[in-house]
Amino acid sequence: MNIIQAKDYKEMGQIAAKKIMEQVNAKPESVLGLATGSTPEGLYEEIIQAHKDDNVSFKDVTTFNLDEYVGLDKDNHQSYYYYMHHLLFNHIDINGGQVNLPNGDALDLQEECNRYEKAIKQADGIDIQILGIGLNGHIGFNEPGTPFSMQTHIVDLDESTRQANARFFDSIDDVPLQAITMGIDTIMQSKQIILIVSGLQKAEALKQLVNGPVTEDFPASILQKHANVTIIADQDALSKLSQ
Ligand SMILES: N[C@@H]1[C@@H](O)[C@H](O)[C@@H](COP(=O)(O)O)O[C@@H]1O
Repeated sequence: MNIIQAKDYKEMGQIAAKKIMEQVNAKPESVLGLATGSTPEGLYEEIIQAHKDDNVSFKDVTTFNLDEYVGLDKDNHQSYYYYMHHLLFNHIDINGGQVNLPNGDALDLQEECNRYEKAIKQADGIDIQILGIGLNGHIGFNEPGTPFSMQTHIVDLDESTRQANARFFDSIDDVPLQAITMGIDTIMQSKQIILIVSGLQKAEALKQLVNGPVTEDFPASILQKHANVTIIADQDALSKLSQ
C-alpha cells in the first residue's frame, strides 16, 4: 500500500482532489466511487474549487456511491443522496443521469441491491473508489464479520456505527437500523482505491488496517490484498503507525 502523509485535514483533501482531477483529465468518462461521512467533505470542497478555478469538467463522469441508509427518502437531509447533491453534485457540471446511489427507499431492497451491483458492472467497473474508515474498521457500511465475498447487500448497522453517526441526526432514535452498501467484493473490484483518514480518533483503526491481520473481523484489512491502494492520511491519523 502506498501511504501519503498530509500535514492536516485540508492537505489530505487537496492531495486526494489532485488525484481525482488527474484521473478525470486523463479519462473524462471516468467512473468514480464516492463516499460520505465527515472525512470526504474537504475533498468535495476542493473538487468544486477545481471545477470553478481550473474548468475541470465532470460532464462525462459517472459516479457510484458506496452506500445509503434504508428508509430515508431523497429529500431527507440525512440521506446520502441529499449529502452528495448538497456537498458536491449541485456545484459541478455532472449529468444527473450519471449519478448513482443505492435507493434505500426502494420497495424491494434485495432487487435494488442486485440492480446496483449490475449497474456498476455495466459501467465497466469503478476507476477510483474513495473510501473512509469507520472506527470499527468498516468500509462503506460493511461491518465487522461481513464475509469478504459479499457484493451489494442490505446490512444491519452496528450499534457503535449508529452512535458514531448519530451526530448527523436529531437523536439516536432517528438513525436508521439498516443500510444498503456495496460489499467488500464490489469495493475490491475497483481498479484503484484511495482511502482518506484524518484525526487522532482514527489512528488505531489505521494502524490495524496497515499492520494488523487480514480478517473479516476488521473489514478494512482486506485492502492489504488490493493491488492499487493509496492511503492519504494526516499526521494525527498516522501517529500510531510503525515507521
Ligand atoms: N458509511 C460511512 C462510511 O463510508 C464512512 O467511511 C464512515 C466514517 O465516517 P467519518 O468520515 O464521518 O468518520 O462513516 C459512515 O459509516
